[in-house]
Amino acid sequence: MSLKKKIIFIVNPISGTHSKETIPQLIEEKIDHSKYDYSIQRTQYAGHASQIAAEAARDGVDIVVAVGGDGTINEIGRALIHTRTAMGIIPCGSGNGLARHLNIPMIARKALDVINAGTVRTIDYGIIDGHPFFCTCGVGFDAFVSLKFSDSGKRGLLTYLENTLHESLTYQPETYEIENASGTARYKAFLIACANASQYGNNAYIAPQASLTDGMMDITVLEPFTVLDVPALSFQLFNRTLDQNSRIKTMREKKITIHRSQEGVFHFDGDPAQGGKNLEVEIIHQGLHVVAPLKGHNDTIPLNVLHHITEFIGMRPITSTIASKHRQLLKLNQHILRRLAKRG
Ligand SMILES: Nc1ncnc2c1ncn2[C@@H]1O[C@H](COP(=O)(O)OP(=O)(O)OP(=O)(O)O)[C@@H](O)[C@H]1O
Repeated sequence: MSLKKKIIFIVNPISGTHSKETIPQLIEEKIDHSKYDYSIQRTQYAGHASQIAAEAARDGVDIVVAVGGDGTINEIGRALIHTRTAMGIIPCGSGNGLARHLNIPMIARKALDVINAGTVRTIDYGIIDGHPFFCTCGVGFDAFVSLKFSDSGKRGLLTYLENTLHESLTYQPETYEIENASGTARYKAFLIACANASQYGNNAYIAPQASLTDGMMDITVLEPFTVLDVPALSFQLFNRTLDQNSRIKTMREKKITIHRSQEGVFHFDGDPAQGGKNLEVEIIHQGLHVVAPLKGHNDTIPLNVLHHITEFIGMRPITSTIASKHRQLLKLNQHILRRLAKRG
């Protein structure tokens, strides 16, 4: 009997913006053949990754690797929760929130080194209205955006950011009640994000203090804001300091119910779904094994904000003095605000 571990790579060919054509060759070159017997499958349709992963878990496969973004991870992760099969990640999505939190390198070759090292950690996951999530879920503006852009195809990240900011200036906040074990609090909110991982992806830290292993979800309520708040909010979103903004309320809970005045959309890991007026959200402690470096993102020193933003909009980090970085950030904010004003 072979002592090698069985590993299946599930490639989502439509995730992210880069071709996945070279992935099989890279795996053949890089994988530790003395440790793993591997196979590769490409998904044919949405939902296929979940089916392949569920079958792999039933067959006792050791590791199923998601070659895609957070949507692919969600499909695979939900099939592997509470099984002995671990999930690996080669980040190939547009946002890659979970991989970034887990400190998995964004370069496929380096992500394969992590798989070869084979360190397994156990993380929490969440459930909103029966849908498992691994990064974030929520209601309000981010759910609205996930619905609006769900079938808009691939577009440049700057255009996406610009469209999102533009929509944000006309979006009407709703009133929600958040119920926990000790009572109910009412908020007028632009969005409510329930976070297992700290970021949406692209290093946009919606819940900077969130941990994947504490058995709790970090809830971020963004209250109504004006155009003048946008520069500070966007700076703090990328600088992992959003929780310091006066428009933000945070709490940490194991289970909540969100009550809203009407049924509508919510999102789980960026995918939209329709739900009722009352949405139960809860965190399940230690439900998924993942192959990842021992230190996650919340154990590391924050990168500077410009690094995050330049990565988000697809430019190379600007290496210059701190003063000039701040000037550039100010310029970026002014540029976005000017373009938004023109469109408004
Ligand atoms: N062969 C396929 N054809 C069409 N859709 C697919 C196929 N395989 C997977 N999908 C769907 O593609 C969606 C997008 O994939 P994924 O989220 O991994 O990429 P992304 O959106 O680029 O990345 P991120 O979520 O990190 O921003 C997933 O929700 C998945 O259900």
